[in-house]
Amino acid sequence: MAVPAGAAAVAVRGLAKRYAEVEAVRGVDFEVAPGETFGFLGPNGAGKSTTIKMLCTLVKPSGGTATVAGHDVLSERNEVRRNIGLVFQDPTLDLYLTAAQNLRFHAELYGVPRAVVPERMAAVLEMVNLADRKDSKVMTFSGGMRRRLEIARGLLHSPRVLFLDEPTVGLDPQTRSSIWDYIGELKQTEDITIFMTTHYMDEAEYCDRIAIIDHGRIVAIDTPQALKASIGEDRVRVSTADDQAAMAALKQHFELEPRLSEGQVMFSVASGEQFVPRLFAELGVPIHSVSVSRPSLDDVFMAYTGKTIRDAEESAPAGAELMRMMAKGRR
Ligand SMILES: Nc1ncnc2c1ncn2[C@@H]1O[C@H](COP(=O)(O)OP(=O)(O)OP(=O)(O)O)[C@@H](O)[C@H]1O
Repeated sequence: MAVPAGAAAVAVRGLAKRYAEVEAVRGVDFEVAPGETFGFLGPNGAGKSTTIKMLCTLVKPSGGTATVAGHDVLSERNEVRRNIGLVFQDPTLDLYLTAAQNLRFHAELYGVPRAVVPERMAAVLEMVNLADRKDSKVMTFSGGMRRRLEIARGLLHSPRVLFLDEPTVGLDPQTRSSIWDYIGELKQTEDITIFMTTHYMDEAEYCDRIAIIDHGRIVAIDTPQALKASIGEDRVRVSTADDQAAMAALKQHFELEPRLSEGQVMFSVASGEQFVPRLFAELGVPIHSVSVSRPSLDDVFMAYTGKTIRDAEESAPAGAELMRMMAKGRR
């Protein structure tokens, strides 16, 4: 989406971050328009949290520039901080305080004028459906309630841009979908830009635009619909009695490019349904099951990175994961 210069809610040029020998973010460029919900989609360790932390002024970039709500993340840190709300993966609520006390504390920190605090608190608690629990200690809340309270707190000071780092990670599917309902309602009631990270494909579908990030680089950026349309062909997944023989036959006989993923043979082909009868007749290997699907965001990820997001996460080196966890613990 083309955004006039200076009008973007977030504008990033060549942004990079190196931690000793790890190049976490390798020069990314993108803009987010005011009012847009923009998502960073990528496996663990791709550089999503590092990017969000640079935009929130919590980590200093090693290269490039970024502005948030028109302010530079390096030279105007305080202005950036005043204009953003944060909801991170790791909870930062005080469990020994009530919901209302947590919010009041946040309002003080952000200098929300005292006169508007009660009204604003009531509005955000209402929005996340916690008004009747405002005087309960947070330690009595479920995981989903805590996350909703974090979202309420992130919104309390009316930020222009709300950053959500994996807002639903670790939550059950029902709570995940209700968090998305809240985010949807929020877009109706508040004039706000949302920048979020996720490694859930289904959540990326809620975004107006997504950037697919892999090994610190943006490999594709567009609307979910356009990304799916860009790869065109249908996806076929086959379980066979002998996957290696099936792979060889698909390559030699059908001139396709199959790969093994999640215990199945996968390949792309135009008009998948019409291809299936030919597959049964000519593969020469017993087939247990076949499924044909239109491209999903999973397939988009596969097309741009050569692997599924789950495979990418499974192959993440244990050392890097440990460092990431330690880094998060220090936050
Ligand atoms: N403080 C740090 N010190 C050293 N390396 C780090 C630090 N923070 C992140 N990294 C490394 O940078 C890379 C990107 O990590 P980052 O947390 O940004 O990924 P991510 O895409 O957000 O993953 P996740 O979904 O798990 O949060 C990883 O290899 C990670 O180990």
